[in-house]
Amino acid sequence: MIEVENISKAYGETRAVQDVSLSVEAGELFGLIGPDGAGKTTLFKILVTLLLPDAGRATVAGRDVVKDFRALRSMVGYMPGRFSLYPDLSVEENLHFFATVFGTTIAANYNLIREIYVQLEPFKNRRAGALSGGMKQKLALCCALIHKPEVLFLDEPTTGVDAVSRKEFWEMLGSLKKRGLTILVSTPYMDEASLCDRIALMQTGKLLAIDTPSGVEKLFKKPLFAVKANDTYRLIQDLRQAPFTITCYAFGEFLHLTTRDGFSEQQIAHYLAERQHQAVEIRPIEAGIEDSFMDLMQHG
Ligand SMILES: Nc1ncnc2c1ncn2[C@@H]1O[C@H](COP(=O)(O)OP(=O)(O)OP(=O)(O)O)[C@@H](O)[C@H]1O
Repeated sequence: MIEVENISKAYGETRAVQDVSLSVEAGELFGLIGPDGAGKTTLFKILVTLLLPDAGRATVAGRDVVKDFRALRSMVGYMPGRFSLYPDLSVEENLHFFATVFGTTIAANYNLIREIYVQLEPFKNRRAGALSGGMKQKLALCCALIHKPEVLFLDEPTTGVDAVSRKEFWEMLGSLKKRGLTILVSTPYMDEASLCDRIALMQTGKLLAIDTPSGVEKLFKKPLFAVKANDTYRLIQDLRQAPFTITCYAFGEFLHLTTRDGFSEQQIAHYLAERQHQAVEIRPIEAGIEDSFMDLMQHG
């Protein structure tokens, strides 16, 4: 459904997207994960025909993003990261506006947005600018869907939205996927990666990995331990200086410690006991998606 072949785009000296290739199957919920500035927005804009690539080619629903841009625009739904709504228009007026631009009506495609729009209906006369973050995001999604696209591009739809709305949003994506829509979604939140069928990890314009969430977890090959003690600040300082440590990061109440091969739990415990750490807990753990990402981002 989406084929990207060696796409590159630079802004002057900044190589925003570098030789990126990926393909997304019809009906897939595909996540593009990466920190700010990774090049996600640039890649999205190329795929929705708003920006020309410097090199490479891409097709969406069988249409070339450069040559067939006119036909493609009515086949894709795009929810940009910012500024997609008209703040002075009401909820209903925004939706009506987007429907009209695509030569359709709210009524014609209401079926596709009903589940989401019912939550907005009580506020349909409110200015979009006066909605909460979560409500704005739902309205922007309705606006991106109102012309019944085949492929949906959502650029950081959950950035700046509260945790409950984020969860609801992913549930909505799940039900849109069930209706057969192909969805490409970008996010800087690694915990959202596990909700996708497949993910691509992007950093400074390059793709570091493309796989299923469990496939990405399996890319992590080093010994990994969860470690805790009563003084977390001192613990992280000491572990980072330890001869066995490769990396040590805070993950909730535990630290995740990656070690060189051949070091045991007992050696770590001994090292911490020598430094008078109290209430020490150490256990080997399986890598999660975030561990894999941190490792890939550090070592490429
Ligand atoms: N119009 C532009 N002119 C110059 N540089 C740009 C322009 N747009 C983006 N960049 C730069 O290109 C790189 C990739 O930006 P892009 O917006 O594609 O990344 P992103 O992953 O979407 O991050 P963000 O979450 O910040 O939007 C960044 O270094 C950014 O500063």
